[in-house]
Amino acid sequence: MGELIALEGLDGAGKRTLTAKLVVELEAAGARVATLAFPRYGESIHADIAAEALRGQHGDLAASVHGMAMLFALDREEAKSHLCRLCSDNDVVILDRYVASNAAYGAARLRENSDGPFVQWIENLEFGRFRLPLPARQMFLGVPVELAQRRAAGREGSEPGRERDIFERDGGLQQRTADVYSALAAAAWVSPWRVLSATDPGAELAQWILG
Ligand SMILES: Cc1cn([C@H]2C[C@H](O)[C@@H](COP(=O)(O)OP(=O)(O)O)O2)c(=O)[nH]c1=O
Repeated sequence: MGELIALEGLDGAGKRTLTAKLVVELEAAGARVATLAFPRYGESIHADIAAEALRGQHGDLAASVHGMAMLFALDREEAKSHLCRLCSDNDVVILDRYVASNAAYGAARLRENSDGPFVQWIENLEFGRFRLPLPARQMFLGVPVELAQRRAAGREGSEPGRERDIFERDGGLQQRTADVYSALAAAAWVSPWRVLSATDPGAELAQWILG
């Protein structure tokens, strides 16, 4: 049975690039690898509504921290059987964002800490009520907030139809989200974490994942 490995980080941190690098390293080490990114835009009505809300549609929906988190959580709940199938067909499943994204962004929006009521609510909702599989390990790709923000802004110009959403435009929110992620990692929230920088050697990371 394969293990779920969650890769977390700010918008523009470089999660997609690192995921691609890890797939190469893990396959070179002989592992069968699958990847899945959340939100599942174009595949989940909940993810699509969340994206529309982040770009100003659906009235005041985006202002509701719990409402937005519920949409992201329902996207994962819908993906549960697909996730379980990926786990049974592979040795490793790398997730580009998972439950900790909801915990970190929501707590940051509410100006709560990693041990506050919002993070507890997410844990109870997603791992308790929805019975989502626990990640075996979690990674936080911790790049400087200004760098991640510059990258996210650059994408807006280079990828057609890709405007920054309200989370990405809010530098204060990105900084607080990074702080919550660091605290979740330090507390080994749900499972062991590793804090990464973009320059970490992929091969060593692949060994940690397989270890
Ligand atoms: C998956 C997920 C994302 N988010 C946030 C992080 C991002 O700021 C935003 C959109 O996700 P993101 O992965 O950044 O998608 P995009 O390709 O549009 O940049 O939603 C949550 O708050 N909770 C979640 O569970």
